[in-house]
Amino acid sequence: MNRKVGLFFGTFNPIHTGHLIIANHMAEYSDLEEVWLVVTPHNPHKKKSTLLDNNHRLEMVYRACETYERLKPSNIEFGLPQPNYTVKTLAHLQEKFPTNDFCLIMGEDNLKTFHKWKNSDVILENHEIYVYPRIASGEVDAKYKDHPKIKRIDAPIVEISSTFIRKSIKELKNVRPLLNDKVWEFIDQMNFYRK
Ligand SMILES: Nc1ncnc2c1ncn2[C@@H]1O[C@H](COP(=O)(O)OP(=O)(O)OP(=O)(O)O)[C@@H](O)[C@H]1O
Ligand SMILES: O=C(O)c1ccc[n+]([C@@H]2O[C@H](COP(=O)([O-])O)[C@@H](O)[C@H]2O)c1
Repeated sequence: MNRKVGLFFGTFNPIHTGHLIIANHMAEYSDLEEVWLVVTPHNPHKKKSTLLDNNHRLEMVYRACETYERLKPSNIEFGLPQPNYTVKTLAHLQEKFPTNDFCLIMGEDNLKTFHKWKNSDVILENHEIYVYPRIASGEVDAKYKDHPKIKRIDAPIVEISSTFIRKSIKELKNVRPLLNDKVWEFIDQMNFYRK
C-alpha cells in the first residue's frame, strides 16, 4: 500500500510554534504517516527581499523537527526553477517517490486564494488537500466547499506569524516562547533579523 505523506509548504522565515503545532497535529490526528516541511526558496506571491538564505531557513526547520519522528524537513524545491510553483514540485515529488501519495496541507486562508495558484485544478485532480482552520477575511470559492478531495482537519488556531517574529526581534523583544529553543538559539547566535 502507498504511504500517505502530507506536504506543508512555507518560506519558514523563521519556522515558528504555529507551524509546528499544525504539522504535528496533522501527523498525529489524521491518516498521514509523515509530514514533510518543504522550504520554499521563492513563493510566487511574496517579495524575496526580506528572505534569509535558503540553507539557513532549512537549518531552522531541521532543528525544529529534530525531536519529532514524523516531521521531516525537505529541500526538494532548492533544485527546481524559481519562483516555485507548487504544481511543478508535486509532479517532481511524485516522480521521485512513486509509492508515496502526496497530500497538500493548507490553512483555510490559503484555500480562499487557491484558485489563483498555477494549475490549481491539476493539483486538485491529482492530490488531496487537508485544510486546517485559520482566521482570515474572504470566502472560500463555492467549488471548494464539500469537494471530495478537500478534507477539513480540526487543528488548533494559533495566530503567530514569521513577520511578527522578525519585527519583534528587530525591536529587541523576547520571542522565545514563539520558537523552538534550538531555533531561537540559532537566530540569536547568527544575529538574524536584528537589522
Ligand atoms: N500561526 C499559524 N498557524 C497556522 N498556519 C500558519 C501559521 N503561520 C503560518 N501558517 C501557514 O504556514 C505556511 C507557511 O507559512 P510561512 O512560512 O509563509 O509563515 P508566515 O508566518 O505566514 O510568514 P510571513 O509572516 O513571513 O508571511 C503557510 O501556508 C501559512 O499560511
Ligand atoms: O503554485 C502557486 O501558484 C503558489 C502560489 C502561492 C503560494 N504557493 C505556495 O504556498 C506556500 C504557502 O504560501 P504562503 O503565501 O502562505 O507562504 C508557499 O510555500 C508557496 O510555495 C504556491
